[in-house]
Amino acid sequence: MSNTSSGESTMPTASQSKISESPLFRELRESVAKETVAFTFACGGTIPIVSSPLDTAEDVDGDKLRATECLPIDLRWDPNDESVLSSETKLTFPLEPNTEKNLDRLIKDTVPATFGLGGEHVYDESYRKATKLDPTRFSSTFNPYELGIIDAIAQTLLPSLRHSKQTRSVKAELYKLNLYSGPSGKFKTHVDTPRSPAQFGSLVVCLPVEHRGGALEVRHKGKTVTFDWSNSEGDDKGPSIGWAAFYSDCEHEVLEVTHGHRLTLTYNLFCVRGNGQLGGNYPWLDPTHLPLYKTIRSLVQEHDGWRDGGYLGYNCSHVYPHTSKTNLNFLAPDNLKGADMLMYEIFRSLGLKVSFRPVVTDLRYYDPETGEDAAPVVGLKLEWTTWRFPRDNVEEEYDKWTGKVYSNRRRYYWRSDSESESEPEPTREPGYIRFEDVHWLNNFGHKEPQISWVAHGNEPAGVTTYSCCAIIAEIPSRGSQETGNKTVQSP
Ligand SMILES: O=C(O)CCC(=O)C(=O)O
Ligand SMILES: [Fe+2]
Repeated sequence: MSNTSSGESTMPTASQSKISESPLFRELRESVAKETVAFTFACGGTIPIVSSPLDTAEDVDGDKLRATECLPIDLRWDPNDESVLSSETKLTFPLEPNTEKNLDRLIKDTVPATFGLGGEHVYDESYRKATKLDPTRFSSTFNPYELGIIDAIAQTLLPSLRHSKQTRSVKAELYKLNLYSGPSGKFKTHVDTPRSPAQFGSLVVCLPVEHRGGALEVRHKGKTVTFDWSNSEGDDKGPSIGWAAFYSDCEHEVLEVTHGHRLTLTYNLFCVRGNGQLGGNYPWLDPTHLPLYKTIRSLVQEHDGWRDGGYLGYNCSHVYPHTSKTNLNFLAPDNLKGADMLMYEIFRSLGLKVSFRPVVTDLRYYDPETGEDAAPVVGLKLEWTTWRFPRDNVEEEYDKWTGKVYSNRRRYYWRSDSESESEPEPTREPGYIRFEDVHWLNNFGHKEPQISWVAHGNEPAGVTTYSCCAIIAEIPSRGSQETGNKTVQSP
């Protein structure tokens, strides 16, 4: 295999290239494409509001099961005019008769809702027509934890991974009260700005105020889920709250509100470390029942092309701050979402060693080993890095970044045809992976800034190279599978 530190041949063997041509591998690529689209990226529901708790069903031990209904919700806020009585800055949902005056006051007390554009807060009604209150100006008795909403989100969007050391759970932080009013309240297609690298999603809760239109559409990889909490004519469903949660990188849109007022509370959702396995009831993602698991298992365990081992590579279908250098950096695998966590779990369930790697698909750089522009390339570490020319020896930095180390590297700023001496054999960091040795299960998608090249000189210049985040599984060679002897270490 290609990742010893002795500098032996790294060319894929004939048997390895057979893998990519096999019908099983093709089937797997098709399944991965389907799975990345089909996997849940949003969830939601409605919860009826009742005036007093209904008889809650009991389980066999006489314990009350979780409430599936919500008691009336109080909302209070700070008025613009401090002389207003507190009885006038309060609403109870479902709205009681004769509270139109208070609703009107709430509408007047909200302020125009901006949105982020190029690092600035912009107000533009053709893009977002809404008003808002910051959480310092209002409070409500609504609690998404009590109603099981946060558990449902954790189970659906962020189940704990069997192969992660710790369980993960969801923290919801109240973010805004928003009001979209007819006839033209809306928020055109956008993605929310994560407040920290630990933020994985958003939760929207719609309070029961009469309105038409205003459906929330959430999209991922060409698929759309619609949450419509409007009231249609003659609707006698009774008051309820509607909720929807979705991953931060999903595009979403609030369609035009044609009548009435669409009043929502929004929450930022963060991934936090859990307290461990709670009574064995913690929601686990079990990938072994899925067809994709079986196909990968067959390919890994039955295909004879792995005699010398090799790699399977999967490009994350969601966006992560994978090159972030902050303390709260990308905590892979803790932050994995949707199909990405599924792929990670499948690889780990098969006992494969897994690493998270940056893949730069367009690094224009001469590689003396192959005599080619070395693109694309798999990096050793995810963190964003800066190379300063001429202070840093960029060739050396490049070698370190790829995990290929030349003991006696000749400097190549430009390749000239007259340069014929051969480069010394490189040694390799443990975990060095050549792009060509990976059997890629899907195409490359979102990219994050990975390497900044800063040149000082007569003409100062800066260039940024971008990387995708790949999950790479190492298939050990047949010999080492039998002896359990792993030759490669992932960082
Ligand atoms: O109110 C909604 O349904 C979504 C609002 C939204 O997208 C946002 O506040 O960023
Ligand atoms: Fe949003």
